[in-house]
Amino acid sequence: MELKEKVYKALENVNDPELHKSLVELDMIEEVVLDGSEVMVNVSLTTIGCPMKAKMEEDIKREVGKLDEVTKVKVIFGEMSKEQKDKLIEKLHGKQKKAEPFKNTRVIAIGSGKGGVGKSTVTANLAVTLAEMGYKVGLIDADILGYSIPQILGIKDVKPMAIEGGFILPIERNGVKVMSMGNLVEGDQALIWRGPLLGGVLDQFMNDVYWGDLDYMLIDLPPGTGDVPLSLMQKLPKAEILIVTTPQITAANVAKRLGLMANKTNSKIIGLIENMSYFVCNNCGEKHYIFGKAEGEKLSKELNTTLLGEIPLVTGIREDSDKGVPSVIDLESEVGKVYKEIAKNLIETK
Ligand SMILES: Nc1ncnc2c1ncn2[C@@H]1O[C@H](COP(=O)(O)OP(=O)(O)OP(=O)(O)O)[C@@H](O)[C@H]1O
Repeated sequence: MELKEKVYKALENVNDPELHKSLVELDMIEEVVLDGSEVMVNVSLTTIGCPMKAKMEEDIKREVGKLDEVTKVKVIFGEMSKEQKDKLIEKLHGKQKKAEPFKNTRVIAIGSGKGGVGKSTVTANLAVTLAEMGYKVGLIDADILGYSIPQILGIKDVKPMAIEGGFILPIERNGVKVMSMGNLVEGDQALIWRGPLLGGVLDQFMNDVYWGDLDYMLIDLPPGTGDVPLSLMQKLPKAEILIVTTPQITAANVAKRLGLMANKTNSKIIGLIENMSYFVCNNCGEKHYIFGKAEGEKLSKELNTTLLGEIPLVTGIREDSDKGVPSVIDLESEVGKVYKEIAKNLIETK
């Protein structure tokens, strides 16, 4: 094999750190120039300001440097032309993507009968749990006006990478690919958009974001069962509904409203998670069912669905969210074990 060919072979081992595909596959190697045993690799980036340049350079030098014939590796960066970017976008997006987003992905829309039950906290932690269990997971914060996912996952100040005229790369955190309106607006701007615009944002999140292949896409729906969550659900024809509730919410109330929403959108309610189910006393270690016991069980029967688990009321969960650290980083912790059980039950609902 000629040296140039060997260099290309070595470059197949270097991935774009954000697109997770090799630079060769992505046609990002503009050229390889040999000068005796010295190699110069010219890489075309999607944007010249790419923050991952240093990592790419290091990886290229390491992989090409492994070749016996090579004594020196030089890396230079340029920017892709508009045509090259278009080609890349098509390669990544695939032509079918727009017609059917999330073709091989289980889409789970997480809703609640009313606000403040911990839906976003549960969604974020469940996503991280699934990722830790080895699944490829995406998370769309469809609570566009009241986003809280960026805070819970500690990515409030992170902006997703946008490729000019093309698509957006989701933010990755704890193995989960995330898109939230909170990462697109400046600071804590209040949003006053109405229906059609909100729908447009969700369309973009689904169609213009490069999600790659995912096993699970969790969608954090806006609270309640009003028009906004309803119209979002209508855009996700293959989504299954997962309900987060707390014991004090009257079963009849939630059942009626969520049942109606599922009917209107022809979606299946795959399960229910009861949050803040009980409080474990620091002194006696006993479980106290402050808001009533077995309410989740009752509600799941009424909705003809499965109770996937009960999450305790733990001060640490709130503190973790305030700090922006998912509580399930350690799946062997008390909270981690509860989520792992819920994730296993969820997987089995298929
Ligand atoms: N199991 C729990 N133990 C203790 N605190 C919790 C628990 N679950 C959620 N919380 C806290 O409850 C508050 C509300 O949670 P969260 O924002 O996730 O609710 P939500 O249902 O998504 O709210 P909204 O629907 O209004 O967006 C947060 O402060 C969160 O940290």
